[in-house]
Amino acid sequence: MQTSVLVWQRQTGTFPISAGQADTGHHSTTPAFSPLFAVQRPRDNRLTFKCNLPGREDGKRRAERLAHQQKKSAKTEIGGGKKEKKGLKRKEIMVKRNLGHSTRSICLGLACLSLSLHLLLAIFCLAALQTTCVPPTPSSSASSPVPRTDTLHHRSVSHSSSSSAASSSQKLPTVPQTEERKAAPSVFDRKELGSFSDAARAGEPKLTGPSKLEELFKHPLYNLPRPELQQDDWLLRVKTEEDVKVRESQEEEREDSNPNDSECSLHYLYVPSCRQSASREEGYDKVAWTTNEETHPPWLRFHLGISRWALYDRKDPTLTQLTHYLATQRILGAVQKGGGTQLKLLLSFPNYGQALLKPMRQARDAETDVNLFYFSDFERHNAEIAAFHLDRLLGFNRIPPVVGRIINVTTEIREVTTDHRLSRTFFTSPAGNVCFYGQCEYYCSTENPVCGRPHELEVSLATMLPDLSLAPRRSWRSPWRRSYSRTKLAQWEKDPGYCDTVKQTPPYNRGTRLVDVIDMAVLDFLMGNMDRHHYETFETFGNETFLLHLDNGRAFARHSRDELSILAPLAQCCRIRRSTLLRLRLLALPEFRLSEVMRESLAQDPLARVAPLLSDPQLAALDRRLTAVLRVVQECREKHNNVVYNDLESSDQHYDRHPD
Ligand SMILES: Nc1ncnc2c1ncn2[C@@H]1O[C@H](COP(=O)(O)OP(=O)(O)OP(=O)(O)O)[C@@H](O)[C@H]1O
Ligand SMILES: [Mn+2]
Repeated sequence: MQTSVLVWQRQTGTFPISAGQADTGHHSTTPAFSPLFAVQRPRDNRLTFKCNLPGREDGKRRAERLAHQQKKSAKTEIGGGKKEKKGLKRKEIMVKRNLGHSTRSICLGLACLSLSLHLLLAIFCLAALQTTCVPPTPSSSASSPVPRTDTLHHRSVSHSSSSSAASSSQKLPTVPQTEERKAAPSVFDRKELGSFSDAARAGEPKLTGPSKLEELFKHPLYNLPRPELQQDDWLLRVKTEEDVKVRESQEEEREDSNPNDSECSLHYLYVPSCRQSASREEGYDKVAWTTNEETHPPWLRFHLGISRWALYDRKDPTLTQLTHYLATQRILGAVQKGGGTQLKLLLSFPNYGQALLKPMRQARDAETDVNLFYFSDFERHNAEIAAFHLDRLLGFNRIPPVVGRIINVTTEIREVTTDHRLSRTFFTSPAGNVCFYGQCEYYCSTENPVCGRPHELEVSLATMLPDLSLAPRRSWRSPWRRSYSRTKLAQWEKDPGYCDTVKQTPPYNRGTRLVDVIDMAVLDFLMGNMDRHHYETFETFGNETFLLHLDNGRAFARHSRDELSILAPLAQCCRIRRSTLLRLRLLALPEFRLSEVMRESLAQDPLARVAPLLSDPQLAALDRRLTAVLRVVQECREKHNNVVYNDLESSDQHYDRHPD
């Protein structure tokens, strides 16, 4: 057996070999490039490929062997009569001559054969190497319908390490950066003009012009001075060791049976002295945070940043870190979340963060059947994501951060869940996809499964608000709630003077509650959400606080129709916050344009790599609906005084000089 050896110098980073094959150390026995065997020499970093050619001899040797055999056979024939000796000698010379001739030609032929075989083999090896080892090109991975989660994860992690500190307040961090983007200057550094929309449409946010989003967020309307916050304007605060000691001694004085336990059961995640008990739970990280803010995980910093007036400050780097956290953290547990009508899961992360998961159930831009009631429609994961971005663009900051992620339903739900009601609904579909349906009121049945491809599933993950035991919330029935009946109309649909009644009814008769509901109606109209039956507030802030815009899963369901009835609170009350109106006007200007800043904002989500989170018709609907809102305001102003509620009195004088 003869072995020929082909050696290539391995050029780190450019030689097309995947890590698992090239970096396994020396003497890999896996015939990865069969019939070649890759052997890495540990010292000189050269990869050697040995081609094994069983049962072959080289031409020279074969010729020698043949000559030897013929010589031998000729010798055995000699030994007859003397007469024959002369003739035989002549024959021998001839044979020798012939042998010499044939040996030379055989040798030559075999040498040629061997050479061409080697050449063929070398060509074959190169071809095999190329097909086996060439990594997928960016375009091929981008066109894949569902990219691998681990790829996203890996890229996100590497991105965050370089960007977390320097992250821009406008940028959400979770965009897994492509190699091109990493090498290029920041999206927001580019000054040259050009069209952004085409690149974003392809899911790869390659910006060629200045960032409209950045410009928008630089505008004074997005940088209004925050009212000075008093201690009771914060939803939560970290209890210091001192606080806990004081509390404990008070409780001991009252001879409470177990003060430590009661304290820890309520506040265990926030109270440093209770950290030990919390970290006992299986699979969770040992809690290492202190009263020092820098030690807090992003979800805790988000909780501690919730104030009376907004869920977050757009410029706080925590927001960036939080969305990155949700998109990349290891999923430790998944259980069904109660409340509401459709399937949703509560995910847990190792450092006690939690997220609300809503799965993808239909194509992002699939229009809901016109004959289906809004309350029967599937919830949409992209609607939850897009609603968060839209709310932020309107300057409200009233939706908990939501991010898209691709999860593995087998390893990240089925294998980690302790919820038997959920786990027993898993099955493999005839197409070989892993599906589940859970238990809930709507669409939790075999006929409506949520399926991976075969394991991978797009989902939205919303940051969970602080536990209700820490921060109780009050749920308010919306005065403009739909009837949720197939036959009856709601009062507001029948009574033109409905708002007058509402205006006299607490809490709408004072403070900002009415304009808060109108803000919410504007948001809902823009995204076509007809399902705002309730809204919530944090109880501790009483009536003087912002409204939480939770549950936006039924938005963005129809782009070809504008549901003007959603604007009823604005049209009937003819009242709007001045800051909201001014921002809406700004977003209608060609310099910004709602659809374009929305496209840019959504391109920051990891799922934008798979496909745009909103389609062009959905984005175009935003601009169209924005014009409709401004038209309704204009009509109001033609008929009424006092349409604009001036919430900017204490702000920039510029706005006082230009009231509307
Ligand atoms: N980010 C969040 N953090 C904490 N609680 C939340 C969050 N989002 C929603 N919830 C709570 O979970 C409940 C159910 O959520 P959601 O309304 O999204 O479910 P749903 O199935 O869409 O409801 P419905 O069918 O009524 O529309 C909400 O009423 C709210 O109290
Ligand atoms: Mn809902």
